Amino acid sequence: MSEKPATKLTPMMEQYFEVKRGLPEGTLLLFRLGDFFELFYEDAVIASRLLGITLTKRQDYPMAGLPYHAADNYVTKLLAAGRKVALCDQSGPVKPGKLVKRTLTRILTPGTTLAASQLDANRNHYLCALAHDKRGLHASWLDLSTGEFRLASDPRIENLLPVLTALAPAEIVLAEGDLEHWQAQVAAHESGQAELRDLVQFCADRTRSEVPAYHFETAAGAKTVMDTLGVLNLEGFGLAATHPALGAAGALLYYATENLRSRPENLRKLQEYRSSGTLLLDPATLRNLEIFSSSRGTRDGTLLEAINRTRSATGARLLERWLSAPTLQLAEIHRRQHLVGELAAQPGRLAELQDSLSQVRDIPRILGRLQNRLRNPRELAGIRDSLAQFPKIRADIGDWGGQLADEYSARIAPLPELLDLLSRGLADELPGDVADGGMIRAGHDQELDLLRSLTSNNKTWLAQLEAEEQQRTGIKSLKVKFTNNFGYYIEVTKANLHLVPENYIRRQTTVGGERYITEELRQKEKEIFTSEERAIAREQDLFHALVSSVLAEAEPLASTADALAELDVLAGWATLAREWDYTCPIVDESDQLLIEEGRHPVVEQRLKAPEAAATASASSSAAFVPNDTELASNGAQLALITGPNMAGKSTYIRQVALIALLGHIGCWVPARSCRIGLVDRIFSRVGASDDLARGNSTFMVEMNETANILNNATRRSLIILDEIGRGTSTYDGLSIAWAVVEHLHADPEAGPRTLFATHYQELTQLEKHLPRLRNLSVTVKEWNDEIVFVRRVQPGAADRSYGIQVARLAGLPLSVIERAKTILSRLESEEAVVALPPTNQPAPAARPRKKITVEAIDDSQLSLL
Ligand SMILES: Nc1ncnc2c1ncn2[C@@H]1O[C@H](COP(=O)(O)OP(=O)(O)OP(=O)(O)O)[C@@H](O)[C@H]1O
Repeated sequence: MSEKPATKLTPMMEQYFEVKRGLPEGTLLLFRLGDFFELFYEDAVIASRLLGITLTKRQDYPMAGLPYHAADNYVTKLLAAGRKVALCDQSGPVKPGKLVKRTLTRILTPGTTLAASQLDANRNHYLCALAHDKRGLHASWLDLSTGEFRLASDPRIENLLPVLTALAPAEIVLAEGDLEHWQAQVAAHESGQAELRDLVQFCADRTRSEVPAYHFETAAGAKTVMDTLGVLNLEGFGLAATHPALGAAGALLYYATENLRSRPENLRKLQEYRSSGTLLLDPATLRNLEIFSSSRGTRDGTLLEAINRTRSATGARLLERWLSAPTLQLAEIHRRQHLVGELAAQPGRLAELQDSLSQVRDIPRILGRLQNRLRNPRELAGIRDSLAQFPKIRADIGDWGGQLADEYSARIAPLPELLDLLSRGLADELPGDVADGGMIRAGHDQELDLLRSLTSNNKTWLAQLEAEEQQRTGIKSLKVKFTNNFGYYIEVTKANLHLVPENYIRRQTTVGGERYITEELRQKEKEIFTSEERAIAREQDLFHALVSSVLAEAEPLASTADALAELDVLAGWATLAREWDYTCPIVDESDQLLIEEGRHPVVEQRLKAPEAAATASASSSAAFVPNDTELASNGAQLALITGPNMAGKSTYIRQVALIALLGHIGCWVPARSCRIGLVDRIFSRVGASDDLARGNSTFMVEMNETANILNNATRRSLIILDEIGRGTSTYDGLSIAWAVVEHLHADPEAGPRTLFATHYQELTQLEKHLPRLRNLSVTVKEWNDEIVFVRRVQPGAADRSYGIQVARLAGLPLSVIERAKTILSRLESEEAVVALPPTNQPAPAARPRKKITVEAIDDSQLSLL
């Protein structure tokens, strides 16, 4: 791109191409020219299209510019469009006729940006490197804005991909050619291609960057990691120097360093993530259960939103992390549950604590920016204002007593000296840019105060000069003025030129008059400039000293921020528990899942929302109807749920999965009582989801997801299946659903806890033959050929499906409803023939409904007659 033209270039364009040559392909170069960032050649064409800015021509090549002060907004848009942007700034003084020195200051990519305006405060922002070899999938991920840095390796892609999907990285780093290689393997149907296909899909959806493969070597990676973290070995992090994901970690650091144009300075540790310690939620389940994103692609209507009562950005991000990797460590689950209980027990104090937490600013991200050379005076004030809250929060927690006081008092460092320094040093009103000056408080530094008083005294002197000169010359309209180009001067209008005294030296003629200077004025101007320049320089030194004092305490600040983020999440859950009457579940090693009066956390809140209550109709009453659940892998393992359309089957099975999930993050749950035996993985196959863009039909997606479940579920898993087999003909679908139920029940002792919602009434007969299968149905009341939804789940199979009644509620024309009833009664009788109305064209022959009965051959094998 941007081919260098054959004609001779100006020195500035030579400079441009010099920088451009060193950039990774596809990077848009923003080149500073005075008050603008300019783009040239193809970059200009792309930017004008993406940003809607005007495309102009300079000599014979395209050019587009954007104002320097608004650059942030434009860069945000380019990153959102998946582009990489290099900033080349002026780094030397501007002198007429001389080429200004320019330096590449940083390369911004979707995964390496740090500016607050380019980050969602409530979301983590990951850059992730991936490698795959015979030993499995290796990954490392990094949130540069907060310094969180992890690595993981797993022999099976499917064990690691779920958590990576939940992290939703903004950008992926791969070794050159890897993706094409994987794609070729998938296309060639090599062994393991099903897993690889998921990996390819995961990568294909995201902004990717490639680096030479040698950056992914383990030994080199280990060295890069140690150099960046400033450690001599990796033992302190519990990592062997041969950990297979160190290559990915090294490649990630190499890439980040390249883009920041210097080493990331805010990384302190590298933590290993192990999928064996986590409840895994595969990508289909994340989507189906609407954990982070609703079916409409919004945050509204998600589990995350429903349980988020955090008051700070750090808390919101921690909640997202906990939810993306629910833990299987009972001790940790119990710890969180207990703390929620302590917090919920004192509502008055809880509200106060949350108030204080809401005033704590985003310390990890502020530190990240300060450490990586993005220094904004207002952010330093963010540290000051946060520090002001620390002592109060610490005292409140101390008074609280219990485990809260034991654990958290010690984790909050009050840092009174730093607070005092920042309070004395920083002004109340702060500029957004260090270059603007004015950030240091008067009285903080004698020298600065003196320089400032010189400047302001001089300015008073100038005002006096104007008055004196007006009097001396008799020119009433005489003015002492200042412009950037010209400095200070005396302006006299044309009509008064004859009154100008001798000592005035003429400098410039303007339309309305003349501009003069005097020796005295020149002298004063020098004094003013010097004192102003010295004041700014002094102020910048003082500011950087304050930054250094903050960075010297980066460690205690960061660990306090971690503790406060936890408190924020837990306090939020305590509020949630009080608001919605949640209960503390017993989470243990049993194989049970017992829920008394469970509710769907999202639907329940939606039904109570004012707009829902206002539109509540007969079919959706405003109050959520709670329901019980009883599952155990060696007892009631498989619940088959039948019931009319719209009765609440899907809601019920999802609510069970969501309650189980909440139990594993330590949150209380919407139920009267609850016991959850640890779940290693939640699987789901819910509703129809088209994947047409990737060439998969609805049925294919459904079967892929079902295959994944049957191949990977263990006795510890929880499975929810909603109407599998619907995407094909009735008998094919029924047969598949049937075989799936049998498979899940095949182990004679125990199997994955399963909820299976279906319209195939025929399956309910299986209860007689599969000892761990239980029929449940969602009841409705029938009244005058109409149905009323009661939303109660009860033992036993549903007798019929009421599809036609529901169709009527949906507003199908009455003639169609009546006709459907006639056809149904014929189909349900033994008669095979459905009479067609005389005017109609011949229609396909309706097939009679086969009577299906079940006969047992042995325990689990059934035959269809
Ligand atoms: N326990 C409940 N209390 C109150 N309202 C509920 C309850 N369960 C479900 N609903 C409401 O009923 C509507 C239909 O529920 P759902 O989609 O679960 O039915 P379904 O039986 O799966 O229907 P279909 O078979 O047509 O897919 C939902 O929009 C939900 O708001």
